[in-house]
Amino acid sequence: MPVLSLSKLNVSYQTNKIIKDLELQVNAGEIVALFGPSGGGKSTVLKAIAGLLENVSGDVLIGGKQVLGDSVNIPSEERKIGLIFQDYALFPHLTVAKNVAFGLDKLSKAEQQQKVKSLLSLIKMSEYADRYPHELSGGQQQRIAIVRALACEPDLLLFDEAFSNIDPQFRFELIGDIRALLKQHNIAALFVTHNQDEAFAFCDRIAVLHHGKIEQIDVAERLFNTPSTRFVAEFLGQGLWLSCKVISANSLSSELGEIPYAGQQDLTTLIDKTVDVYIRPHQLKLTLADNSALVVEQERFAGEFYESQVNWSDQNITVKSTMAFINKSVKIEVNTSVWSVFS
Ligand SMILES: Nc1ncnc2c1ncn2[C@@H]1O[C@H](COP(=O)(O)OP(=O)(O)OP(=O)(O)O)[C@@H](O)[C@H]1O
Repeated sequence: MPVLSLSKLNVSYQTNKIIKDLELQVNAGEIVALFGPSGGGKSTVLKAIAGLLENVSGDVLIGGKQVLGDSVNIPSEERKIGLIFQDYALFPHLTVAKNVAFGLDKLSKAEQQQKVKSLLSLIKMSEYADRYPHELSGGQQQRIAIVRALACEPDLLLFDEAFSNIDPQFRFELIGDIRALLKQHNIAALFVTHNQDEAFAFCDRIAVLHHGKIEQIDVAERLFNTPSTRFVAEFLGQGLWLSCKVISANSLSSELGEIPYAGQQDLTTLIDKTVDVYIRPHQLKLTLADNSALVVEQERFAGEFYESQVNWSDQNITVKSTMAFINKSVKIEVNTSVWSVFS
C-alpha cells in the first residue's frame, strides 16, 4: 500500500488552475522528488498534501487514510505529516531539546526526555541539547528540524527545498546522512526541489512537474538517459537536437555519423523516417582533423574536463573532453548509443 496516493488532484488560486488532475504515489520507505522549473507548481502540490490550501479537489490518502476526498477534508495537524522547510523554522527561544520535544506533549516528561535523547543520538547531536538555534550551523539546524518532524512519528515527510540554504560544501554530506536515516527507519518522503543534483542524490524516483502536470516519473538514470518528452530531455541538462534518419532497428544515421540505438522502442516502423535525438556534451567526441573547417574557438578548463564550444551548422555545440582543443581543427562524432528518439 502506498504511503501517499494522489488521484485527480486539482488546485486553483482564485480562478487560475495550477495543478491539473495530478496522479502520484509514494511507496513505503520511498523518497520521491517533485522536480521542475520555477512556477511549475511543486510547492503548491506539497501545500495541498499538507492541507494548507483552499480550492483543492481530488483524492489524497496518507498512510492509507483518506485525508481529502468527497466530503472529507482532514485538518493539517491531523494528517500525520512532517514538514521541513528551507529556513529550518526552529523556535529561536527554545533549546534544541525543547524544539525536538515540541510536539510531544502527550508523553510524560520522562518519555519526552528519552525520545529527545534517542533522536539527537540518531543525528549525532546529543551534546547540542542545551544550545539555542542561533548557536548552530545551518546544517545542524536542519538536522534538528528533521528530527523534530520525526519525533511525532509521521507517516510521511514533506521537504520543501530543505537543503538549498546549506553551504554547498556540506550539503551533499547532509543529504547523504538524512537519506540514510530515512532508509534505516523506512520513512517515506516527498522532496520539492528545482536542483537536479539534490534530486539525484536524495531520491529514489523523480517526478518532473511542468505546468502543473507530471511529465515523467522515473529513477534518475532512466530520466536522464531516456527522457520521454522534449521538455524533460532539455530540462535535465544542455544538449544538441540532432536530426537523424532511422536505418535499422538499432541504428541511426546523422551528419555526425552513424549512431547506435539501444532503447526499448521498436524502430522498425520508422525505417527511412527522420527523427530527432538529444545528445548531451559527454556523448560527443572531438578528434583532431587537419582538413576540417570546424575550429574550437572557445574553451573552458573545468578541472575534470575541458568544455569546448564549436559552431556547427549554425548551432553552438558544447563538448566535454579530457584534453584541450582550443584553436584546433576538429571533427565531431557521437561516441555513445542513444536510448530515446523523438518523431
Ligand atoms: N498564493 C498564491 N496566489 C496566487 N498564485 C499563486 C500563489 N502561490 C503560488 N501561485 C502561483 O502558482 C504557480 C505555482 O507556484 P509554486 O510556488 O507552486 O511553484 P514552484 O514550482 O514551487 O516554484 P518555485 O520553485 O519558484 O518555488 C506560480 O505561477 C505562482 O505564481
